[in-house]
Amino acid sequence: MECYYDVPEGVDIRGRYDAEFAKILTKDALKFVAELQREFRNHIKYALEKRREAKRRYNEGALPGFDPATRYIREKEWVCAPVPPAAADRKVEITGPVERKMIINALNSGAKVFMADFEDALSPSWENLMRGQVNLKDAVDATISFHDKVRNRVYKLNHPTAKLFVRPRGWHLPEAHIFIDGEPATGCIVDFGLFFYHNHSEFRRTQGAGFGPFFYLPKMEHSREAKIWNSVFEKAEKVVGIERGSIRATVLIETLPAVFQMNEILYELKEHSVGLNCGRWDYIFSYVKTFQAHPDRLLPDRVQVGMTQHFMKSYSDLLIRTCHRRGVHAMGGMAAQIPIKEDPVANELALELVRKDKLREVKAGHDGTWAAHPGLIPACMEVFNNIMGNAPNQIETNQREDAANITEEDLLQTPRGGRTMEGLRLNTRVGIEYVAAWLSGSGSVPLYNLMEDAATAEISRVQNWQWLKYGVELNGDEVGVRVNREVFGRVVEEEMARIEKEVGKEKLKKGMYKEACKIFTRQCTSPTLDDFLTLEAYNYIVLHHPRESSKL
Ligand SMILES: CC(=O)SCCNC(=O)CCNC(=O)[C@H](O)C(C)(C)COP(=O)(O)OP(=O)(O)OC[C@H]1O[C@@H](n2cnc3c(N)ncnc32)[C@H](O)[C@@H]1OP(=O)(O)O
Ligand SMILES: O=CC(=O)O
Ligand SMILES: [Mg+2]
Repeated sequence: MECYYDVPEGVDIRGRYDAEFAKILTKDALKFVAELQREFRNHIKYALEKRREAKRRYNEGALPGFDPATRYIREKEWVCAPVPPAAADRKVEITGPVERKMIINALNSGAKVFMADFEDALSPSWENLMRGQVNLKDAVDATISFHDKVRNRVYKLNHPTAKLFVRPRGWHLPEAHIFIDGEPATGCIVDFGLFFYHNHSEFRRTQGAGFGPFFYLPKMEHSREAKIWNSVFEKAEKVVGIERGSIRATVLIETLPAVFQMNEILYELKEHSVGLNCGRWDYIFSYVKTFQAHPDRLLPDRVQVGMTQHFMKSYSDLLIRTCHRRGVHAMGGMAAQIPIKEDPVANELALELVRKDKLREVKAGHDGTWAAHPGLIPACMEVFNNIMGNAPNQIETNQREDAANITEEDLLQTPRGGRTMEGLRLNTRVGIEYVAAWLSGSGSVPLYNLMEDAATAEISRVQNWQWLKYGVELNGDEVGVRVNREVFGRVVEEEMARIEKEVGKEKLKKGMYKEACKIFTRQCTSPTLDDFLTLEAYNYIVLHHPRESSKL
């Protein structure tokens, strides 16, 4: 029997019917999402057009910088609404996709917060998104369980659990399985709307002590985008009849233009803010993207662009200064190392790198940090506890007034280091392997003992594009080869052969490697830089039901 979702006027669901999904895609919830979409779609389109306009300016040679028109916001003394007690202590936050077992593991991990991810760590297929919503609802209701039949192991929530924050997708991604008034819905409006609608009441009662739900907001480029989120929150609060300022969000500062807008972003979200976070990986991606037409600002190998580079240190210091001056959390970011099970020596080295990164963060004044894996929580927690003791955060105690005068030049300084053939090879291999995983449904994967997700894959892609575009010389390893299409073509071939050797012929044939190679190679060699890797890749995972042309 064919079953259909019961939809309100103007809403068309093109994703597969599933009785579990129907509990999320209720008529009332869809009406709520459609109302948000209708009220904000033009604001969103305008904000995206402004992004394109800014890109044109940077491509003509302009540099991003502080906006003279909003100097008064930066100079005036004001603070955000007080931090809700339920979110005061965020020393270590675990992140991960909204996958059922991982949600339970993350909530039980001992971290203070779990950032449940519809974004960098998730491949946004209909199945992943809708199952993710089902899983999160069960998590908020505390009824979530998972039976691993192979290992005959049942997963349930312990007590206490980490506090839940949810990260919807960025503004640019459509949701092609839900059409509203004949247009694909905005991905993040769907993610936010469905989660908020079903969980606000239970979350506020059991987790938020009257506040919440809590969110992370990704990839913004300007405070006008934060203003839209603030209006979305106000509207949502009004529709369901909860107090203004209940919803709280941490904005990731992970684009280069946004670092000049940190005060302005907090100002727009003043009543709804609970801080900013250093999204270091997308930030590096954004540096390349913003300077795509500036051959004097080429990056060295990806592995060399760490947090101790002057521009990255300046960004983290200014973020801490800005947040603490405005009374909210300054969250650190993600170290890419993950536990290495089969090699204790390498594992200890990886752990040591994570500890070093966290020590730098807590000493600089960050109030908390991110961990990619439960196995890293004890080490991260120990580092933060050693410096902060019992204090929930450093908002009052580490104001970083010394960082107040960080300049545009500090924030834009080109990172130093060499460019190597090995860098080009690694970008290519990791980029293709990641896209293959993403197309098969996994948005975060372990590759060569590091966490790879959409943000790290973007660095690989745009770095290759930049090196090809400007024909850079790879002289960091004294090979002295100039990157051109021929060299890159050879590298792709050789790296595909290496992938085949590593994963085996069978997996290579069955997996999405060929498609991944096509997408990644096209984007690296395109005359103009694509804004996002996942926008093109998304066309491959859209599955309309009944099946028909799904190309957006
Ligand atoms: C740039 C950014 O945006 S960073 C934020 C986005 N990225 C992320 O969130 C990445 C999150 N991390 C992950 O997805 C994973 O840790 C990976 C893919 C990096 C590594 O995964 P794996 O190699 O499969 O992990 P591994 O096999 O060691 O897992 C061991 C156990 O830990 C669990 N686990 C691993 N990572 C996580 C996590 N982040 N959250 C919850 N549980 C986790 C696994 O489910 C597994 O559980 P089990 O023993 O009960 O079966
Ligand atoms: O989202 C986090 C990042 O580093 O990118
Ligand atoms: Mg990111």
